[in-house]
Amino acid sequence: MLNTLIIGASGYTGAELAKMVHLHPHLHLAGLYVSAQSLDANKPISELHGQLKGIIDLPLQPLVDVAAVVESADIVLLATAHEVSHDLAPAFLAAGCQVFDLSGAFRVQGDSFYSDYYGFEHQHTHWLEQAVYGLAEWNSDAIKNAQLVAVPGCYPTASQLALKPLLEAGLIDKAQWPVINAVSGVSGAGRKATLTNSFCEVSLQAYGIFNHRHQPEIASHLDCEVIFTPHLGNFKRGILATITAKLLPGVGEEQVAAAMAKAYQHQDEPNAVRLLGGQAASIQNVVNTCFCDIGWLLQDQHIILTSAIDNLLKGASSQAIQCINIRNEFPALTALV
Ligand SMILES: NC(=O)C1=CN([C@@H]2O[C@H](COP(=O)(O)OP(=O)(O)OC[C@H]3O[C@@H](n4cnc5c(N)ncnc54)[C@H](OP(=O)(O)O)[C@@H]3O)[C@@H](O)[C@H]2O)C=CC1
Ligand SMILES: CC(=O)N[C@@H](CCC(=O)OP(=O)(O)O)C(=O)O
Repeated sequence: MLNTLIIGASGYTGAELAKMVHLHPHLHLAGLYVSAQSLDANKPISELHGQLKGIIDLPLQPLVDVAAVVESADIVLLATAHEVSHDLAPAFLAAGCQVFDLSGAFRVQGDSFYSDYYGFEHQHTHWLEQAVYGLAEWNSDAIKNAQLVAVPGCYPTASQLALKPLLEAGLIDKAQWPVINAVSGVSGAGRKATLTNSFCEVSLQAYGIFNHRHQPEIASHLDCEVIFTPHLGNFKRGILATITAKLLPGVGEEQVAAAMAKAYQHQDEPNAVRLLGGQAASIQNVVNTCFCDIGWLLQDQHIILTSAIDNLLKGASSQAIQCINIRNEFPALTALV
């Protein structure tokens, strides 16, 4: 059994991770941590997340002494804000732990990316360069050898899983930038209370227009510019991305279907993408699952793709567990289905 710690365990993604680690046949849930000053320190996790009562009643321990905590860990899951992950990851990495970071702190290379989009100068260039991007269906060879996996953001997961097969097959006219409109449930913003997330304030509204940090994350990993507009929806969880792109002349339904099948239909190696063909993806069918559902329709040279995930699962926690499975040569969907 691999001793597994969850840092940021009281948050939404942390609680999902706790459930999956608890169910995992090869992982031992060795500790749940919150910040040293946390108001929730020493409470059982099940006091905050009632569905865990009687299943996981471990306490949320304050993370006071990282050096002492490191001793007991083979695997560390960082379900913490970007700056916190940025500061904590190196200590766990230096001690030889495998680190799976759900934040954006190690996802994108580039000189000014972190100061432009995250508001801090990256201090750990060595680890940023070593980090492997954990888009599980596409990076498994690199994940198998990684010590630090940067799990992709929720919108980037839904967007890239739909577009990447077509780009890799050379079917998209990149001169017309694909347009991604995506709606997220409010849990995408985390558990802490803010006015914009409060029940009476949430409507259906675009935000981050032309400046959301997921645009460069998507564009850099796809190697294709995109227009990306996120929206906040008045529901708890799930993301639906509706993506419009232009196909190259002569590309038709058959090539699109073949590219999707080549990317995701492997009998020998199960993955978390389900292809719907001409059916539109919906949030209802993926919430509380580890799956990304992808549908598509063509009209002349235009294609509209729909891609749905649970932001807390395939958009964060289950993708992290998928990466742990790949890294440690367990079947990829262990503890997820
Ligand atoms: N929510 C989502 O859909 C997605 C989230 N992510 C990313 O995953 C990460 C976690 O997100 P989410 O679960 O939503 O966040 P939450 O705000 O729900 O949880 C954050 C957790 O971090 C803890 N924490 C804060 N500061 C520290 C610290 N210094 N040391 C240890 N623990 C700390 C908090 O507890 P306390 O403050 O009490 O210490 C809490 O447990 C973020 O980086 C987010 O961007 C990625 C994809 C999707
Ligand atoms: C609804 C909502 O607020 N969503 C978050 C994205 C959540 C996510 O993917 O997180 P990362 O910050 O780890 O990339 C946002 O737009 O900032």
